[in-house]
Amino acid sequence: MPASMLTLEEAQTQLARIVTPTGLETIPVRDASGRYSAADVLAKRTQPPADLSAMDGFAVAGAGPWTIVGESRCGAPFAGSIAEGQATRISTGAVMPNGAEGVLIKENAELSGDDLIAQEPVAPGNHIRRKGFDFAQGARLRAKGERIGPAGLALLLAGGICEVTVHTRPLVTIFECGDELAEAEATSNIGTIPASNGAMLAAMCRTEACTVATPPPLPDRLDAIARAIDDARDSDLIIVSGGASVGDHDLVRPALEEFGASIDFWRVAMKPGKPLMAAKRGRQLILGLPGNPVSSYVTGYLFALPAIRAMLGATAIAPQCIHLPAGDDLPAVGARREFVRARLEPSGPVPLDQQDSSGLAALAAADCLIERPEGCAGVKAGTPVPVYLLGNGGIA
Ligand SMILES: Nc1nc2c(c(=O)[nH]1)N[C@H]1C(S)=C(S)[C@@H](COP(=O)(O)OP(=O)(O)OC[C@H]3O[C@@H](n4cnc5c(N)ncnc54)[C@H](O)[C@@H]3O)O[C@H]1N2
Ligand code: MOO
Repeated sequence: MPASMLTLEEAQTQLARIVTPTGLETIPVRDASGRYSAADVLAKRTQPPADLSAMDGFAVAGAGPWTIVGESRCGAPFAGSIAEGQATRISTGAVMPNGAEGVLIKENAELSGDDLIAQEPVAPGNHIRRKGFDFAQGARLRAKGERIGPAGLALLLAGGICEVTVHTRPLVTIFECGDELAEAEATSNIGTIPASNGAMLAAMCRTEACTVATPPPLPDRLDAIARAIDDARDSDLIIVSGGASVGDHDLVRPALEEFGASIDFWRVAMKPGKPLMAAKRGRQLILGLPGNPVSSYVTGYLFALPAIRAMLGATAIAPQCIHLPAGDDLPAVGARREFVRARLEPSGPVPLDQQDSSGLAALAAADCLIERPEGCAGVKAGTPVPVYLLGNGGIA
């Protein structure tokens, strides 16, 4: 490997080191899905706040038979206590009356006026949700840097929390460079191709809480690229797809230098994605992604999305890696870490036939990436291998 090429881990560590989180804002919890809590959030109340019934039926004291003396409904608990031989009607989620020891479900009850008998004995504690089993007042509902998803925001609301402090949405500007790139419809000219990386990366970025701008494609001209990057000076993250390699028309590196950015790293021992570049200007991060569509996707997944998460204050920024038995034999790997596009079959992830870094059909058919360490030997089907699931930006 050339001395200037970083390992994946070195590049990811370096990225985490150079990202600057965005500022803070306090927002309604109901709007916080996809954000990461900027501080530990503690419950203001206990859930459930009292022992509650888990079923519709009768709250009973003693072994029965019982006399019904009232009702406990959701929002209208029974006032007072019940003594042995007494019962109340009760609904799912209603407060257990003082003195009640269990719940007789409606289906097992025989009722004659206010006299109640059970078809089956009611064990003490039967169908009771105990006070505080979910969480107690003061319990940590979200840790600093933990994602708030739909269930997380429901948990916070249940804990009596209405507002939460989070990092502001980063502004992400995505450029795509190349004289061959045309906007919109397929072109008839053999020298041009429809620009697709910008929209693809924008859709990927939008799986995180950020605001995305996608200006039209840029030509392979140093002044145009440098000016465009400069115009995006308010962006927290600039992503430039294409022009990252060593060709005579690969101008992103000189344009970044002209723009006054300091190149932090360039080239990572990974396949696809080798010409990946990271630079900083002030608090602004610039990622130069290789133009081959699969290379743009894989580096977007492994670097741009983690960068956005880091800006949002996330603790875990890398996509989640799980181990699954390989669904097929996998060949040995050369000097660069490989990210193999694969489909999840019942036997495990199976590599797609086409692994060219420009092959969009195979990329769009893939639902996971198999990670193959640099220099590793081939493995047989059934051997556990690291896998990244591509759904939801790779975050559970
Ligand atoms: N002599 C060398 N040549 C190349 C090397 C190398 O090390 N030495 N690296 C190769 C690798 S690996 C990659 S990856 C590519 C990346 O090159 P660039 O980042 O400079 O990308 P471009 O040359 O601009 O484009 C590559 C390819 O992708 C198409 N493309 C670009 N942008 C878009 C877009 N927005 N939408 C759709 N398709 C796009 C472009 O037309 C090219 O076909 O360099 C290798 N070369
Ligand atoms: O890194 Mo390139 O992405 O191998 O095609």
